Amino acid sequence: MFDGLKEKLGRFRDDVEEEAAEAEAEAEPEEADAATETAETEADAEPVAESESESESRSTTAETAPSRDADSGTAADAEPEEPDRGGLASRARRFATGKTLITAEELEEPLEQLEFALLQGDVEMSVAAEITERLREQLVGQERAQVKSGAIVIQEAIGEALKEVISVGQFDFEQRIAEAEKPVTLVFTGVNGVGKTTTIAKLARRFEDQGYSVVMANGDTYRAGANEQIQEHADALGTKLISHQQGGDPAAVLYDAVEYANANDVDIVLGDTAGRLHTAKDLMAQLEKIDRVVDPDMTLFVDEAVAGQDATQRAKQFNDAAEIDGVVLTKADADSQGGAAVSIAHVTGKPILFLGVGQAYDDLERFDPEVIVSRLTEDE
Ligand SMILES: Nc1nc2c(ncn2[C@@H]2O[C@H](COP(=O)(O)OP(=O)(O)OP(=O)(O)O)[C@@H](O)[C@H]2O)c(=O)[nH]1
Repeated sequence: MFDGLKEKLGRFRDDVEEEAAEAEAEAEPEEADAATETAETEADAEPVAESESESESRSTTAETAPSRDADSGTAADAEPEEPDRGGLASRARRFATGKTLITAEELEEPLEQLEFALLQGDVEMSVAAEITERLREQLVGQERAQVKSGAIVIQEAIGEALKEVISVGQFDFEQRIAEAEKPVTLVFTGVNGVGKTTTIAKLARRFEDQGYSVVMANGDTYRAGANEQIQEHADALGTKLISHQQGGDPAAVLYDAVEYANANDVDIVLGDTAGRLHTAKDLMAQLEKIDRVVDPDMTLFVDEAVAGQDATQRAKQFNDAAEIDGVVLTKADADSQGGAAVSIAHVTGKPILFLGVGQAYDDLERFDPEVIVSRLTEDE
């Protein structure tokens, strides 16, 4: 999941490290030159003294050490390594202990490349800009704790920047369900074919595992075969389903489901709706009617992570048309880029609550920004 995104963030970290090390190398030539000069002076000064002593020693060691170069540059050849090695080592040490400050100039190219890579990975433009801006703010010229290596500082900055954008609007879903008056009614919206029905079935399983009782309602009265499809899930899960004939009123189906829940002490109503509505006006009219008739506790928008930029735009359109409370992103298991996962909350102001991570009923994960960020930034 999101491997492509992880790789891009890792590449940014490496680029910044490299830039910082290069800049450090350029900043140090005086130190290195001074050391080289000293070494050269020593080397220049030595030949005379050495040639005497060497000629002496050569007379005794020539046979045993024939490879030792008799030329007066011997000492100088050996010496120049010293200042260079010292320069590199101290550079490495300074960066590794976090003493190196990264300048805006050094960050510019890695940031540009990261922004481009994020856009290519379907991260929405304003979100890519927000991430790079946050990284710039956090990394440029910051005083760093000296115990932290440069790499860790960059990794933490990436984590912070990501967390800021993906945590927008997060709330404690479980607590809200627990505290809400029963039955709790959740309505699901979104275009067809993205896994809405499967998601409702997965949530039914999850709630039942948590000890709640559930009734499902098929408000997708528009699509032929929708009843049969959701019925299959209801049968597999052993969950009650309320449905009407095709062409019926979705609000009436949901009303019946809430009535059923009230009469049978059922805790949670999960209502599907038809997503294939041609205009925002239709969508709003449908959801407004549902609002009036059953007053749902939450309306959740479902889309597929693999749709990337399209999923982000649809989430925005649905939220503009009829306010949503949160998002479920399906097929995250098949999504390498993570563009929608990173962008949706920031663009809509509504949190991603769950990720669909496979086709089985248990393949539903709570969207936890902390967990997502550590997956994306930490080395395996
Ligand atoms: N890999 C993967 N497949 C999923 C996930 N969620 C749903 N699917 C699959 O996506 C396909 C479509 O899902 P459905 O729930 O049938 O969606 P739909 O009925 O076409 O459309 P909706 O009207 O949105 O319900 C099915 O084959 C599901 O198994 C997921 O999280 N990961």
